[in-house]
Amino acid sequence: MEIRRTRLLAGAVEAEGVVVIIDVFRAFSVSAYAAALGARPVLAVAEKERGWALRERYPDAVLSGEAGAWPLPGYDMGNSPSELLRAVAGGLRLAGRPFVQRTGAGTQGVIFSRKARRTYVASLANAVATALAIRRLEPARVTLVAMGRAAREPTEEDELCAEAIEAHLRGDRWPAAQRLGELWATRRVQGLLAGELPPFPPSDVPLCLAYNLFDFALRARRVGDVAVIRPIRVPEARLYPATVPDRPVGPTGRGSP
Ligand SMILES: O=C(O)[C@H](CS(=O)(=O)O)OP(=O)(O)O
Repeated sequence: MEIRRTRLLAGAVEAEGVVVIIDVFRAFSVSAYAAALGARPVLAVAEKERGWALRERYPDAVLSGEAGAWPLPGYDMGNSPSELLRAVAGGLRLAGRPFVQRTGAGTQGVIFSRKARRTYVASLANAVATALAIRRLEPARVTLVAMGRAAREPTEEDELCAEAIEAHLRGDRWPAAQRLGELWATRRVQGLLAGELPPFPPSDVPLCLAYNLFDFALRARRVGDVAVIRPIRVPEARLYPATVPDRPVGPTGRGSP
């Protein structure tokens, strides 16, 4: 199996073979939580207007998305797993409802990776399941695309997720706790925990950095300008450790010591 690592929008456009589009903060973490909560299908679009049109067609659709990290007008929520979980705790029912996503990085990658033979979307929450699902296929070529910030600037978390998936594709041991601890200490993650990007609540950080939380891969099939994303169960993922950040977000938004 040949494994290539690329990044950003150009990397998605050129990606070939089995392609994994990676966005940890926050698009495909949100997809994974939505799928785990029963949303069917998850639909990814590149333009906010396409989301509005999907709601016309599917009035029970739930719309989640951002531009420049800010929630989109006319959408039900931002691109935020904590906002999603809060809404569900408050009575929002997701089971059997389409969940439409539009973001500046992840959903762009899945829509524009048109050379892909087969596409998955991934975050740390389902990195192990994604790798194990692909290993079953014994593909000749896999391309891992780290979408980064706004699909224009590489980010540590997406590169780390690609590293984890590559290790599991090769059958190597991946030191999850150590590598996630190093990620937690980066300027990027500490800045997000400190609330430096206002539309990005610090409570999203631990939800996005929970590793191997879900035992399903998310396969995406493009139908015109919409990607239809559905979970594929990979029970073997449960054989690998799950790692949840052990430094909870405190009242100041900073991780406690
Ligand atoms: O809003 C998001 O989830 C991210 C925030 S950041 O730009 O990565 O800091 O936006 P994205 O669409 O992943 O660029």
